Amino acid sequence: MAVNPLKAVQEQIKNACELLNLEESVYEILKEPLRVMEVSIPVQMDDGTVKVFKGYRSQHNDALGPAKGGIRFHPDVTLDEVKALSMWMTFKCGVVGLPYGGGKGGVAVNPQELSPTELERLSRGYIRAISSIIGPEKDIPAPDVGTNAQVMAWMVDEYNKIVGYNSPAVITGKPLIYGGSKGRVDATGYGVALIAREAAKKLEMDIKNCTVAIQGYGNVGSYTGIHLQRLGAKIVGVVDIYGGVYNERGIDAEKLAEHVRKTGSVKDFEGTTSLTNEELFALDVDVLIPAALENQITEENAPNVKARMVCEAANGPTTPEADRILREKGIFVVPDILANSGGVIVSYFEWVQNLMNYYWTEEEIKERQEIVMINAFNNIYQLAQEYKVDMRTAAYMIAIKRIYEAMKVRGWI
Ligand SMILES: NC(=O)C1=CN([C@@H]2O[C@H](COP(=O)(O)OP(=O)(O)OC[C@H]3O[C@@H](n4cnc5c(N)ncnc54)[C@H](OP(=O)(O)O)[C@@H]3O)[C@@H](O)[C@H]2O)C=CC1
Ligand SMILES: O=C(O)CCC(=O)C(=O)O
Repeated sequence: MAVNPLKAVQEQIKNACELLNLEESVYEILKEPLRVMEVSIPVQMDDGTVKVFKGYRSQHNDALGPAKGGIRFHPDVTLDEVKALSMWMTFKCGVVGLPYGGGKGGVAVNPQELSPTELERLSRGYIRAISSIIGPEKDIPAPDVGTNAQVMAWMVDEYNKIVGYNSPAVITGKPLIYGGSKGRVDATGYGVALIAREAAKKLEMDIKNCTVAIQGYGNVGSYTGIHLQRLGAKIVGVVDIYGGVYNERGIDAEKLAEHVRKTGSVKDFEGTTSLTNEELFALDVDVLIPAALENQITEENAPNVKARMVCEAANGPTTPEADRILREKGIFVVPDILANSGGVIVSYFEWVQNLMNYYWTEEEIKERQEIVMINAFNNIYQLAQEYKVDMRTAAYMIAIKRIYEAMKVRGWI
């Protein structure tokens, strides 16, 4: 049965609040977003008819700074999902030490069914609908599943028309020519690869000798594969919604990304045999990377996982029950709020560059991203050892402590 992601994140917050011995009011504040907006977006379709799409923006908590988080275009988007995703953003920004709170947005739509002009009208309509609650000092959206740099460019352009001036820092993940940052497009996958490398060291493995399976080969999955391959790891299995591919001798991650660009799926990539989702999770690999959606590792398939490490590139890919099963099996789980934080870290760099109107090189971005992520990994690992808890609990403890201290000095509690 599908787990409501909102319930899953509430359980994670409660657990960390109890371990930190925080007063009940902290959980009461953190268990729901401070603000949510639900909008209806009428869009003129190419055939002249009008369709109305449901959209949301959730701002979970802004104690540490303006809300920050992506916009998802996917048919299964719901208010509870967007709320949960905004909550994970708060803890992600908190655990890596960014001066942001958490936000997230979404529209219930399958973008693949829209023409480019319909997609543009929907993107602009969504921004018009939520324009009063976003802004460089309020809430800064970015890409997530089903959106990309082009969609961000339309959205910024629409926002600029509304406010009447150029405001690139309102949204990150933009194309380079329009105020984007070097290194943002592959930032999330690059970060997942760095964290998998660090975690491998703790398990006394060398990433160079590791085999890897990846679920999802969109932005995050593909760049994770490409960067892990550059670190010397061997990608042996990959699946997306249309099918999967396997080769025990290794799959070229760059060529596979090219194949996906051309055909829309990993399916039928040369030199591979086919693989199902369930087979992927049960592969005898060193590293398993869920890089698709929530609720993918469940109590049904967790008992079959043979990987030594699960590095969560997607948000919320492991249900709480599956998490317990993986723990009992001694599998090292690197939580989403650390593993996929590279995206928001480089988004933060993009925002800083937009505000000062001065741009860094790709080397500077990658170097700074690595410092932030390795530092966060080490802090979490150390706390996990100290409290004898898993990495997820330690990550929440660090994030919640920071947010708690900010709420305290601001007089909220
Ligand atoms: N983009 C970013 O910077 C960040 C993204 N994330 C998270 O990473 C995850 C992936 O996002 P992103 O790569 O941007 O999204 P994309 O839309 O680029 O890619 C999603 C991928 O997942 C696949 N997929 C979707 N559902 C399933 C399924 N049930 N089984 C197998 N594969 C599936 C899709 O297949 P297909 O293409 O065939 O539909 C696609 O390959 C999400 O959880 C997102 O929230 C986290 C941090 C930052
Ligand atoms: O880049 C960002 O601001 C947010 C990315 C995002 O949505 C996420 O980390 O889940």
